[in-house]
Amino acid sequence: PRGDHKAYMQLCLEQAQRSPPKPTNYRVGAVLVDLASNTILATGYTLELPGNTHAEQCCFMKLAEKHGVSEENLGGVLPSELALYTTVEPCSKRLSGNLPCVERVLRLAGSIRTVYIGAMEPETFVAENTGKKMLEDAGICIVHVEGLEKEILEVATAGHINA
Ligand SMILES: Nc1nc(=O)c(N)c(NC[C@H](O)[C@H](O)[C@H](O)COP(=O)(O)O)[nH]1
Ligand SMILES: [Zn+2]
Repeated sequence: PRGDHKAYMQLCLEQAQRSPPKPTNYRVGAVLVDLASNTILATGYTLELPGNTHAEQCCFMKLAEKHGVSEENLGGVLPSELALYTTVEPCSKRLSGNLPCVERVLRLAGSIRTVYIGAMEPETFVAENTGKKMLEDAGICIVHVEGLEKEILEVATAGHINA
């Protein structure tokens, strides 16, 4: 049914479980939903695509490929009412130096209206994830979907030493 946030978050968790465990990141799953039709435009999980990719990034890269545009220009071809679901909040800083997902989401601020988050990012790699405020300042709503946090964090950190 419409707005069944927990079902979409469960789907994100299933995506995250496909991610190969690594000690230097989290296993995250993401789903991009078109609200007008309540249909899934893309799914993604950490490292799904080559290049140390993040789950949210994979959703955008796959959509860009489908539309024959670069990820930077994806905003021009997307419907205007989308929701991004992600098990862990979009990163605001990446130790690899790659573009953080908050920046990737901000590029799509004209389409992504709400980001549903299953868990806030732990402080293992980045002391304070400033993403929530950056997204809200751009007019994007952040909604914490309750109930799967424990499982999400267990999956996310499965590759960590003495996780
Ligand atoms: N939202 C989110 N989706 C992901 O798919 C993922 N792996 C992270 N992880 C955040 C974490 O802060 C970074 O993984 C580390 O900062 C290392 O950075 P790289 O991943 O190597 O670029 N966060
Ligand atoms: Zn990220």
